Amino acid sequence: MARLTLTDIKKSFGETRVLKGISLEVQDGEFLSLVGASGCGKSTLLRIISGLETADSGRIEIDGKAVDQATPKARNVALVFQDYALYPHMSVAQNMAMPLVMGRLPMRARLPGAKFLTPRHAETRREIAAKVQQVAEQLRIAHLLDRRPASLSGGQRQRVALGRALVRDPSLFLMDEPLSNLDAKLRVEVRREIVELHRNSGLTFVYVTHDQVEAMTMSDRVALLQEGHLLQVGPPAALYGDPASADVARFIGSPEVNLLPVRAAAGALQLAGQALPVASGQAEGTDLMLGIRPEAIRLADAGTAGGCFGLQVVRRAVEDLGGELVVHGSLAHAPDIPLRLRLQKAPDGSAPIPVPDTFAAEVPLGAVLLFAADGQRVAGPAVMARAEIPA
Ligand SMILES: Nc1ncnc2c1ncn2[C@@H]1O[C@H](COP(=O)(O)OP(=O)(O)OP(=O)(O)O)[C@@H](O)[C@H]1O
Repeated sequence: MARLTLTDIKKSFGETRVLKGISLEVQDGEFLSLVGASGCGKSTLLRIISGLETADSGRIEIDGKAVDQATPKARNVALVFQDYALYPHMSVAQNMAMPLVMGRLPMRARLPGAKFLTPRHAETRREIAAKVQQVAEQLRIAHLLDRRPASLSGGQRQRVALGRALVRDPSLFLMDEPLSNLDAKLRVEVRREIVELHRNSGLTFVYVTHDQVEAMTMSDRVALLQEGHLLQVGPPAALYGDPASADVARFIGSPEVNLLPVRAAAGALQLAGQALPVASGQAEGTDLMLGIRPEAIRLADAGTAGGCFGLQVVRRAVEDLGGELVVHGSLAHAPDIPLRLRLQKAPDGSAPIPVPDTFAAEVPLGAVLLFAADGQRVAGPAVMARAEIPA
């Protein structure tokens, strides 16, 4: 177990500034995901933590001790990549034993058939074999120990790679997109296994992914990176429900959040000429963005309910995802403003109601997010009582 502290980590490659001052604390035993679009610097940060890459400036501490100058081995961190990097000519057992064999046995005692071992080396080899067996059982791959990597499925290979990292009893487990080579179904399965592995091992995990669903479903906390900056760190539900900026709201959640251009005017919010009963507390004429999650918009076939405001929507396309519908539309009075809705089907599998070409929708006032024109969140827009809504 280990606590990891990063302070103002900066890194450039030539003219390209990749990390622009990252400060982050990962608690003992925590599962933290580093998430962000391709090229935002996730892998670079992970490599810096592991010691494979050096930061230009900043400080890395493990359990309060600076490790900036320590070798990857001395940091005792395990790094698992997406491409497994298994040795094809070795068995699963030999692959898993590799880090211990290299670290604890001299050259002459490493080969599987090595003769004339000293009693001490023979004992070390027995200990290594026992550790490999124990980890293989933990990962449910003990029956594969004699096989070569080529004869394994992608998921089994990934488990071998995890096992090879685990045998060293690392204090910190770093993973770089470990599931991206697996098909969608297997990814969900191995995702669960990694979460279980985290729970059972009690180790500190730092997990890199560009897949927000992975980050949201696996982590205690998510750290969202964008162009070398940390946008927000927090529990998945906080990033989703309480995003610090429009960029966070946009990245987390699928289908993407609706961001509608609005203006503070006449004491309310004007959406392309429609007055919405939301008091922003902003100066008259201020341009803002109204964030609405697709699932917060409901069909309003019997008039707009109390505590909601209404929108007229033109349907453009409907995606049937089995249990739910994703409706792509636009505002009836402003066709250039798109709107996405996510509608749950009834338990019997039928759609809630057929989605007509043009329909009335409603949004609970408590579900809206408000952002300034620069994307920063505007604290809690106040919802007006019906009587206060400007005509
Ligand atoms: N060794 C290197 N030399 C030069 N540029 C590099 C090097 N390593 C990374 N970069 C650049 O740094 C930027 C960040 O790369 P990094 O791999 O950290 O991003 P990432 O967020 O992990 O992306 P992905 O999800 O695609 O793996 C990219 O523009 C990349 O081209």
